Amino acid sequence: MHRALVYLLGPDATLADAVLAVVDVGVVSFLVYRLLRLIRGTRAVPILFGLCLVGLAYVVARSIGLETLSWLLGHFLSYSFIFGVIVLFQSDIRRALAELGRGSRLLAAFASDERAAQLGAVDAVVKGAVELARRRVGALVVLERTADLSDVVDTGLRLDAAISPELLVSVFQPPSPLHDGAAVVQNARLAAAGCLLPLSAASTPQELGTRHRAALGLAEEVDAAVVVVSEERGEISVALDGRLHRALDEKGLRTLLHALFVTGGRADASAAAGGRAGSATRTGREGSRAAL
Ligand SMILES: Nc1ncnc2c1ncn2[C@@H]1O[C@H](COP(=O)(O)OP(=O)(O)OP(=O)(O)O)[C@@H](O)[C@H]1O
Repeated sequence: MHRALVYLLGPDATLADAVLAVVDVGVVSFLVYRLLRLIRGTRAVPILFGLCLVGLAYVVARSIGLETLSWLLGHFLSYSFIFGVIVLFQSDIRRALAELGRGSRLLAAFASDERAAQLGAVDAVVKGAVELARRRVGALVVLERTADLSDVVDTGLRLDAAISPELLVSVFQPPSPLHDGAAVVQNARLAAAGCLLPLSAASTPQELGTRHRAALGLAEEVDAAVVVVSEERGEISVALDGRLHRALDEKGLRTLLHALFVTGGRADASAAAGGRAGSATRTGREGSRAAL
């Protein structure tokens, strides 16, 4: 043990140095772990992978003395960090700019267009879900928030259609070829249907099957809101931030989605969800996270 310490930290290493080194490595590992968890399943992963390859090429070019190439790659790396941040946080930046520009007429018009589009999408999802519940037709509708859902969209069939209650009902009504899987709403449009969601590994009430597990699975990983219509019970639920808000009526669903997508306040949304007749089911995984 002492030899290993000497080998790793040098001949003058004390026990305090060893403890410091362990804390150092522990903190860095924890930060890397949190970063990887944060970007898991997002567009940051391929971007990070691409940057690692460019970094590798830069190191090789430097070590064998390719001056021009290493200069080019070095500059590319420093600028791509800035572009990477812009790509990853584009929706937050857009929101912040729209917020900033409330005073300017041009941006205010843009913000009010976006608000009207979101209002229309929320109305379509609410009416569609209520009609599907009345018909006892099962459905899963994912509404994108800040985390990009292009990976989920890629697992289904791209539609990019104007969203309406009628379209949602016809997508989920069997024998439509798209009734299996989830529909995804991006930028107030129906981006795709027949999409595959990750299943939650958490313990859920026995009466909930794979449709609800799939909704929770996505809501545990990203900040999307997932509307679930149960085929068996005709019940409408929303999976959000790893919780399932169950048995929502039309008013409850509308208030929750309105708070998330139209007024845009997370606190409003929690209040809307918490104050409803429907109860929130905390999943096993979330329960243990909260206990930590
Ligand atoms: N990983 C998944 N991604 C997207 N959709 C899924 C996934 N797994 C299951 N589904 C959808 O859920 C349907 C199966 O629902 P199941 O009856 O098992 O769930 P449930 O939660 O009990 O819902 P219900 O109350 O409607 O019966 C599948 O036909 C499919 O449309």
